[in-house]
Amino acid sequence: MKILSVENIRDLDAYTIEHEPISSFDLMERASKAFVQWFVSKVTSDKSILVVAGTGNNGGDGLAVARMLHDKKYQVKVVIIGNKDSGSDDFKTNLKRLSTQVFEFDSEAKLPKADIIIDAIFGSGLSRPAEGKYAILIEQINESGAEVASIDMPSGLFADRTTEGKSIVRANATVSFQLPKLAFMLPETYEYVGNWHTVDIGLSQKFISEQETSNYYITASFVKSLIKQTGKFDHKGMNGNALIVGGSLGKIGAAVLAAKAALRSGVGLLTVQVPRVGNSILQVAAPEAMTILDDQENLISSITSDGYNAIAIGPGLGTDSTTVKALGNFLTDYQKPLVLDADALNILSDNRVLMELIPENSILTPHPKEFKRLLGESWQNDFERLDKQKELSKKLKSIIILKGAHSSISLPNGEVYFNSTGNEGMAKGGSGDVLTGMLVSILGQGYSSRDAAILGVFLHGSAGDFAKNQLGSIAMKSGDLINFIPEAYAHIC
Ligand SMILES: NC(=O)C1=CN([C@@H]2O[C@H](COP(=O)(O)OP(=O)(O)OC[C@H]3O[C@@H](n4cnc5c(N)ncnc54)[C@H](O)[C@@H]3O)[C@@H](O)[C@H]2O)[C@@H](O)CC1
Ligand SMILES: [K+]
Repeated sequence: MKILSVENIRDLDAYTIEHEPISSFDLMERASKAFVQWFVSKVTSDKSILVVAGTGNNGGDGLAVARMLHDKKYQVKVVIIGNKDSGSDDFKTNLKRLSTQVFEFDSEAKLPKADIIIDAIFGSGLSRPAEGKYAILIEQINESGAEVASIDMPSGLFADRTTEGKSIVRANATVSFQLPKLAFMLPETYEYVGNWHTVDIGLSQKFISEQETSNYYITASFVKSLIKQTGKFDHKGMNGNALIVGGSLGKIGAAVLAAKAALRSGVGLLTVQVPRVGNSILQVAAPEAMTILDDQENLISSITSDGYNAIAIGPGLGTDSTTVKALGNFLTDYQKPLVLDADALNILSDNRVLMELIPENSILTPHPKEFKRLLGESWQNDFERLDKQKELSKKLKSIIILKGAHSSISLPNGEVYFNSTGNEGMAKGGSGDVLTGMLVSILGQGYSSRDAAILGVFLHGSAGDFAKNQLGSIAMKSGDLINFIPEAYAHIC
C-alpha cells in the first residue's frame, strides 16, 4: 500500500471529487460514515461524547460525525474553535445540519465533561504548529482524562514531517482515511497517534496507482503476491542451500535460534558454521542442520564460502580480533548478497573500511543502536533517521532493515517498505537471530534480496502476532516465534 504525501492526498481528494464524480460534501459524508462505523464498533452508546471541531474540512468531518452519532442515540456535545463564518463550505453546511448542543471554545472555561473526545480540530491541512488558543484547547484535551479518538490525524501533528513543539493531541486511536500517513510509521509519533487504523472511503484507485512515492506499507495481499508456488516435483536441491555463520562461547544459542528459524522457513539444506564448542549443542537442538566446525574451540576464526545459495553472518558471532580478521578475509573474496546481523554489524561499525567490501544487495538488519553505530552519527528526529537510512542504503547498495515497531526496509533505489506485523512482545533477546535465520532461508530459496527482506520481516512479525495471541506479550520469548512460523506462512499461502 502506498504512503502518499499530504500534497498527493489533497490531489487525490480533488481527483476523486472530479472524476468519480462525487460532491465534496458527499465525500465528507462517506468519510464520516466510515469513521462512525469504526467508532460504534468500539464504543457503546451509553458513553458521553464530545466532538472538538476546527473550521476546516477536518472540523466538517467532526460535525458530520456528531450528527451521525446523535442519530444513533449517543449523547453528543460539540465544541468549535475558530471563526465559524470563515470556515470551509462543507464545515458550514454540516454546522447547519447539526441539531446537537454546540459551544464555542472559551479558553477561560473548562471543556464539557465526556467519556470520549473526538478530535477534529486539524487534519492533513495543518500548516504550522498549533499555538495560542489551539494549544490551550489541545492541552485541555490531553489533560481531560477522556479517551481520545482523532479523525484522520491527531490535531497538531504533521503527517509527513517532524513536528517541532508539543501542542499535539495525544490520541488513543487515530482513524485515517484510505491510506496511512508517514508519521504513523515512526516511533516518535506513537504517543500522539496511538493505535491507528485506515478506513476505505473509496478514493480513486486509479489516481493512487499513478502516484510516485518512495514509501510503502506492507500488506498481507502484497506479501502473498511475492510467494513462489511450490511444485509436486520439487526436491531439496531446488529449495536452496544456506549457511549460517555464528556462535561463540556463551552465545551458541543465537546460532541455534537462527538455525531453527531457517529450517522452519523452507530452505532445502542448512549448514551452520560454529566454533567446536557449538557442535553437539547444534546437532541436538537442530538435527536437520549440518555443522561445519571452526578450528577454534570458542570462536570463529575463518569463514567458509563454497557452494551456498545464501550466507548469513552474525548471530552470537562475538567481536574477537580473530573473528574480525576472518570476516575481513571473507568479504575480500565474496561477491554474492549476504545477510549481516548483530556482531557482524558491530565488527563493520568498528572497522569501517570493511563496509566498502559488503557485496551489493546484501541485507543488513540493525536495531536502532546498531544502526547508529553503523551510521557513525546520530539524528535529531525519526524523519531524519529515515533519510539517513535511505542514504546509507544507497551508499552501500544494500538493503537495511531497521528493526522496531513498523520495521523499515530501505532499498538502494530509495524505496522504503514499512512492516505491518509484529508487537511489543518481540522486543526480547534472540528475536533478531530468528529474523536472520528466516532471511537467509528465504534468500537461499532464490528470492531476490528485496523480496526476501519483505517476506522475512512480514512473516517474522506475523509469527510474533500469533505467538502473542496464544502466549501473551509478556510470556512469549524469541524461541516461541519459531513455533509460529508455520501459522504465519499458512496465513498468506
Ligand atoms: N478534501 C476532501 O475531499 C476530504 C477531506 N477530508 C478531511 O479534510 C481534512 C483536511 O481538511 P483541510 O484541508 O480543510 O484542513 P484542516 O481541516 O486540517 O485544517 C483547517 C485549516 O486550518 C488552518 N490551519 C492550519 N494550521 C493551523 C494552525 N496551526 N493554527 C490555526 N489554523 C491552522 C489552515 O488554513 C487549514 O486549511 C482531512 O484531514 C480530512 O479530515 C475528509 O472529509 C475526506 C474528504
Ligand atoms: K484531527
